[in-house]
This record gives sequence, C-alpha cells and structure tokens, in this order.
Amino acid sequence: MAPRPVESGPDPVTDTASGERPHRTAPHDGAEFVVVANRLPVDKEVLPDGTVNWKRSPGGLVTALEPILRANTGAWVGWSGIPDSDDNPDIEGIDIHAVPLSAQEIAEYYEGFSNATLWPLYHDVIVKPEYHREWWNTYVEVNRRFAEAASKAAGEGAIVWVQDYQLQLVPKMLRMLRPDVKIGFFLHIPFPPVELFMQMPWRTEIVEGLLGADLIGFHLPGGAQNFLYLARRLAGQATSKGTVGVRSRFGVVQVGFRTVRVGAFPISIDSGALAALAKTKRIRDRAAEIRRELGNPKTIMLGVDRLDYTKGIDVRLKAISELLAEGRLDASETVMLQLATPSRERVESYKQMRAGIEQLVGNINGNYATVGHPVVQYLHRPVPREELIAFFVAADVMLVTPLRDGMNLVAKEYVACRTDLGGALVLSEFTGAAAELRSAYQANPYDLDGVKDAIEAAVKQSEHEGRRRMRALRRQVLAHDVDKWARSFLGTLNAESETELSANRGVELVESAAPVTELPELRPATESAVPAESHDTAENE
Ligand SMILES: O=P(O)(O)OC[C@H]1O[C@H](O[C@H]2O[C@H](CO)[C@@H](O)[C@H](O)[C@H]2O)[C@H](O)[C@@H](O)[C@@H]1O
Ligand SMILES: Cc1cn([C@@H]2O[C@H](COP(=O)(O)OP(=O)(O)O)[C@@H](O)[C@H]2O)c(=O)[nH]c1=O
Repeated sequence: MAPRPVESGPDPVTDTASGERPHRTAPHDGAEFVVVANRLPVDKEVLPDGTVNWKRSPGGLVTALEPILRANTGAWVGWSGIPDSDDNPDIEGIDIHAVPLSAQEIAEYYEGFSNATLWPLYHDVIVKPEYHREWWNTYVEVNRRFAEAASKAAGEGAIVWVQDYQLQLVPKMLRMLRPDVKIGFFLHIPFPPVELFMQMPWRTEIVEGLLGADLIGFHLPGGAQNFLYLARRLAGQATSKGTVGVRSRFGVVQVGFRTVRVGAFPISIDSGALAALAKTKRIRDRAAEIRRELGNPKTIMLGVDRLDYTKGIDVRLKAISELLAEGRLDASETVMLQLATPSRERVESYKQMRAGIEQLVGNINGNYATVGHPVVQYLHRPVPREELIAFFVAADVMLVTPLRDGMNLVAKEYVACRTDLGGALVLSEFTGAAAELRSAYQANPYDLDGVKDAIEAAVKQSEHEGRRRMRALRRQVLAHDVDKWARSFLGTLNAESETELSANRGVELVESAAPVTELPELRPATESAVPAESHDTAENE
C-alpha cells in the first residue's frame, strides 16, 4: 500500500467551502480554552408549563469536562441534540457555540457514520459496522462545520481540545484554518486492533485527520500503540517504536516539521466530590429508603448504563437467570435493579438490543418473581445524578459487564461512593477501568460461567474481604481523579515539543508528563480533589 503524506495539499477533508486555503491577517479574539465535542454539555427540557430548561447531559464526557471548563471560563463547541435547531443556550461560565445539524445530518453523521459505523468498528465489531459513502460524505461535511465553529470560538494561540470519534477529522481541518492554535484530541472509546481498523474504507483519511493534532490521547497504552502502527503504515510517517506508558513514555509521530505526541490518559471522575456527596445524610437517608422500597432484600444488585449493546446488560441478566436456576442465588432475597438510559434509539441495532433485554427481564420475572416482588426491576429512563448516587450507596453488588468499553465511569463512581467500604464491584475485563480496578471481581464477559462465578463470589464475600477489596479500589479511584486526567493531558499538550529529539526516531522520546505546575493558564477544577484517606497506588503505572 502506498502511504500518503499527511500534509499533501488540498483534499476533500481539508478544503474550505470556497476551495481556497484560508490565511489569517489579524489576531483572533476568543476563548483561550475551547472544548469541541459532538454534544453540548446540556440537554433541552421543556417543562409542563412550556418553559425551557437546559439541564446537564448524562454521559461520561460531560461528567468529566464540565467542572474543568467552568473553572477556566472556556468555550464549548457542540450540537444541542435537537434537529434543525438554532438554539444557543446561555450557560453560566461557559461560552456556548452550538453547531446546528439538520435531520439528514443527524441520520447520516450521528446515527449513521458515528454510531452505526465507527462505534461498532471500534467496539470489537460486536455488531457489524455499516459502510456507506453518503454517511462518510456527511461525516466529512459536519466535521468541517465543527472545525469552522472551533476556529471562530478560539482566541489567538488558544488550546483547543477535540473530543471523540465523532470528530476525528477536526484536528487536521482546524490546523488548516488556524495554525496558531494548539490542538489536543482525546478518544473516549477504545481504539480498535489494527486488523479491525483496516476494514474502514476511509482509514487513511481518519488517521491523517487525527494527525492534525499536537497530542492524541487514548484511555489505554494499547490504543496508542495501535494508532502509532497505523500512522506508520497508512500515513507513512516516522514514529517512535517503544511501548507507551500510562501518562508517561509518550509515542511520537513526526509529521513534516511537526511532532505529534501519542499517549495513554485513562479518564476518571470527580472522586472527592462524589465521595463527599455520598456521605451526606440526604443521600444516606435516600439509600435506606431505596432499600425499603425494594422490600429490604438481603442483596441488591445494580446495573447503570446507557442502553447500549456494548454494555453487556444481557450478559449479566443471563448470568443471574442461570444462578437463580441453579439455586446459587435465592430469588426471595435478591433484587437486581437495572437502570438503562435510552440511547441512540433510532439506530436499528439499538432497537433490536432493547427488545432482547426487555425479553430477558420479562423471562426472569416470569420464572422467579412473586406477586409484588419482581426479581429484576428495570427502569428505561435517565436517572438524576443524586438519585444515582443513592442507588450506588444502596447497592451491595455493582454489575459492570461490558463486552467492550473505553473506560466505564460508572464503575469508578460506584467505588467513589462507597465511603463505608461496603459493596462489591463485578467488572468486565474488557473495560478500560479494568486496567486500574484490579481488586474488583473481574470476569471475561464472553465466559458466562466466569461471570456467574464472579457474581456469586461478590454476593457471598465476607465483610473482611469486601472491605479489603474496596479499600484498594478506593485508593486507586481517589488518587486518580478527573482533575489528574485533564491536567496530565493538558500538561503534556502544553509541554514544549521535542523537535530536537525527533532525529532519534525509533527511541522513546519523552519520559514523563509535564508536571502540574507547568499549566499556568488553566486553573484546577477543584482545589484539592484527593482526600486525605487516599494515596497514589501506582498500581498501574
Ligand atoms: O452522545 P451519545 O451518543 O448519547 O453517547 C454518550 C457518550 O457515550 C460515549 O462515552 C464514552 O466516554 C466515556 C468517558 O470517557 C467512557 O467512560 C465510555 O467508556 C465511553 O463509551 C461517547 O464516547 C461519548 O462521545 C458520548 O457522548
Ligand atoms: C445511566 C445513567 C448514567 N449517568 C452517568 O453517565 C455516565 C456514564 O459514563 P460511562 O463512562 O459509564 O458510559 P458512557 O459514557 O455512557 O458510555 C456516568 O457519569 C453516569 O453516572 C447518569 O447521570 N444518569 C443515568 O441514568
């Protein structure tokens, strides 16, 4: 295969609408820090009296970035989630730049290329990815609009942080429009094995799009290494060859005179704030009330997910069903509560999966429930944050069983909320979180017997064993919070480039992330996110 250079003149991805390369004549006004993400950090809610309210969106990305943005008075470029809407919500502390999408663009860019092509391809082809040229063309067009909006929002020399698989072409497009800005890109979902990525008809364009960034971040070193290989093979660039570390030993791609760094930055949560909230009387009382409402069972098991086929909701339901059938779980003393937020409901594979899960819930209850006491309680709606925290505090066993997941913040949130050292976490090996949460009851979600054993062990653990495991999990989660994630990414993005080292291709070029103190422009989201009880375990570094 003939590799094409990244900066090889006009192409369908980087041409402007006029067909000309833009060139700037005056410095730009605008934000110093810009987040570019598919979604705005808020969802529109029309109240019964007709008034409009914008409320915080569910989803890991918003959970992670909102506090950092507020602390830094930045701008957020994204889509409101509504077709053909010119809404530009006014949110205190964040300069919002809405990118409107037509119904057709939603169908082809969001539901189509993002969620029926890239999402399944990057999640181990759990369902078959669909490749349609019209979807790709719309993806290119919408990425161009996001790049143009980011270019307008960013002040001279701004830091622009592009998020996720929906916007992989934005780094290169934005670089063409605004060579003065510093561009970071973070992928929140897994980056696939090379053999799977090679299915993608527009694989070279995607790799080249990402290489427009100064720093490309993944959750795990494996994703970074897959990308480095593809940058060599598809884009024909020289890259470093050594292994990538966690927040350390960054890979390097030499793109002409530019050095692109590639690293692993596992995302996390605002652990300190969650732990503090979980300890409040309000949440504790609500947790006790939830237990009562569920009939005071001996064991409450909990699942909290977007309704997505990657999350393995069916896996845990099948495991529970077999454990009940084998008498290893007792229906009279067990309640499984599955909270499932509606997600991507117009995508065919999501419709099919919902039907399958609801059938499994019905089967279990049909076989094992008694009047007034369902074994599985299933809520298909978003759950407000505080209510969710109360569920975490109430649950004896948290079931996180994805077939593949970039990180899974829910697993970390559960741990953060267990300030009492109670509870147990059953965790799929195929989540990003599994690399850090080693003291969870881990299982291969494709091995149903293994999942059943893990659930049974978690349900039957001794108090001593439970406290030992939860203590270790909490050390990890409290020491590695979202503030650390953002600071390590932005610190690395801000660090001076190693151009002088780039002649040493094939060797490791960077040993460690820039220290926190090298980030003067961005104030931390929290004063001190790591509570006294925690310390850095270096478990995974
Ligand atoms: O915007 P939606 O289509 O409704 O989807 C919600 C978000 O889902 C994905 O989350 C991922 O990011 C999390 C934080 O890094 C990570 O923990 C999780 O494993 C991923 O699945 C998606 O990446 C976001 O872009 C979506 O907004
Ligand atoms: C179901 C549900 C979830 N949340 C919050 O959403 C995120 C989910 O993040 P995660 O990384 O686990 O997965 P995805 O990003 O969805 O792929 C987490 O912060 C949950 O607390 C919520 O607020 N309400 C809900 O109903």
